[in-house]
Amino acid sequence: MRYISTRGEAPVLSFEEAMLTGLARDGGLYVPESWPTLSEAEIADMAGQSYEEVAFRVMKPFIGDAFTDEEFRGIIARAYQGFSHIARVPLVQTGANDWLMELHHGPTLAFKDVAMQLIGQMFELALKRRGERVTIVGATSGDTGSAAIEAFRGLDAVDVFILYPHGRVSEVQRRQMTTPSEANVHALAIDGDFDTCQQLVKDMFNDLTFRDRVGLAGVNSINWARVLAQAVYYFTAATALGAPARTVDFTVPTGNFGDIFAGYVAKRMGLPIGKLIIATNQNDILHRTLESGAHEKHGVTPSISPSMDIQVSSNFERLLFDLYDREGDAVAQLMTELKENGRFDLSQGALDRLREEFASGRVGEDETLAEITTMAKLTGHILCPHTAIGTRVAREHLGTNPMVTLATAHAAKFPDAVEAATGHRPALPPRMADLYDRSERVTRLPGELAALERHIEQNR
Ligand SMILES: Cc1ncc(COP(=O)(O)O)c(C=O)c1O
Ligand SMILES: N[C@@H](CCOP(=O)(O)O)C(=O)O
Repeated sequence: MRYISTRGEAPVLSFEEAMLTGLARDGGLYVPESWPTLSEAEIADMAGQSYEEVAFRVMKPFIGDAFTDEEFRGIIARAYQGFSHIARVPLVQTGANDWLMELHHGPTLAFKDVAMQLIGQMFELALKRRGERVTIVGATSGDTGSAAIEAFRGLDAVDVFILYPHGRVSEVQRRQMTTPSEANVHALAIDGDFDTCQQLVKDMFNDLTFRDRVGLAGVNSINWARVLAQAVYYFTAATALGAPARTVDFTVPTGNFGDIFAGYVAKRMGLPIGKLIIATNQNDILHRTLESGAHEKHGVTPSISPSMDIQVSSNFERLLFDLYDREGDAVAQLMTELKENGRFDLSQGALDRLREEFASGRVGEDETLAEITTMAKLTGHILCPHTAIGTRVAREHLGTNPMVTLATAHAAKFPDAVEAATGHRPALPPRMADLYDRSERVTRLPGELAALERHIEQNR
């Protein structure tokens, strides 16, 4: 399998190269040259298999000869051994035909661990074999950062710098990033919002001299391997609910469009997914795009679901590539319009295709709190605010297919919102019960590229 850029100008790469490269050198995102498909029989045979086995079967067609089968099985086994649930991503029933897929049983209590734990293992093996060192720089609205730090802390071949928006992540998220004491971990509090942090990361990748000098690598969902690892759980959930004989719908709390794009990948591979439903908070660029066809940035408004406080949804570019018949020029043109004018309009053909595959909903702050309260009363499940946005939107789209909502984080990461909704403060799991007592280490920086590059060069 070879990987091409959504903007059509960057070198074509192998899986390992695309993984270690992150952003393409033309500013685009890497995608597979074509979508591999699995037969109905292959999908049916996944029911009842372990998460690790399904992960191997789903990802194998994408990784080529990057790892031997034995190496790849070892990577997968090590990635998920630290998850606190034997099913890794268990399904729990919350209604007659609706389900939650709990993605928060990894070490940092959010769905990011599912991919990041795997990528940590893949980077370690690939870098060891190549005898290389890299500088990972990531942007986070709270969860990617802690998952990346957890996956890469203490590794000799990696320095990891995480940019988070100062004052805009929850205290638990911040402490997960600022309390690890390993010398290769660098938490950076940036003056700005998540979009500022993500733009800085992209600007660093587009500064080719800096990029090559520090050996820049990225573990945001700009990295194809992240999206691929997240496609796996759509297969485990759908086959548990009767796929391929039954079609299953998914509702996904969405910000950077990575998690839901992973569902789109699963569908392209042959998994019978009906609708993929985008659930957004008040930062609703994707919902507005589906409604009107205009993709238009507004400023980011802080919310009680801070991880989704995003207006530039990076992975939407990967979908645009397919919506525009994989023409890199067309995607590059739209991205230039977005950068220069803060908006672009989808063609009617692209909008029709978007609406064939996706639906959407937006949930405001009060409704989010009310949904946490309702779900606690009706089902006994205490949801994080992001997941509550998902269940609320899912309810509006219930049909005859089973509906799975992705539970993207543990309620204890967002205790203030959960306490406001339920009157109870959710406790952290015992293994991180002392999080509030650990000392923090963080550097505050302005949202300026030059200052950031200087800091990284001096501290890696
Ligand atoms: C808890 C949580 N839910 C949902 C999302 C949205 O996921 P995505 O950015 O892949 O759309 C994020 C991060 O983006 C998150 O951290
Ligand atoms: N919500 C994310 C934002 C970054 O998303 P990513 O999937 O592109 O890494 C976060 O928690 O940081």
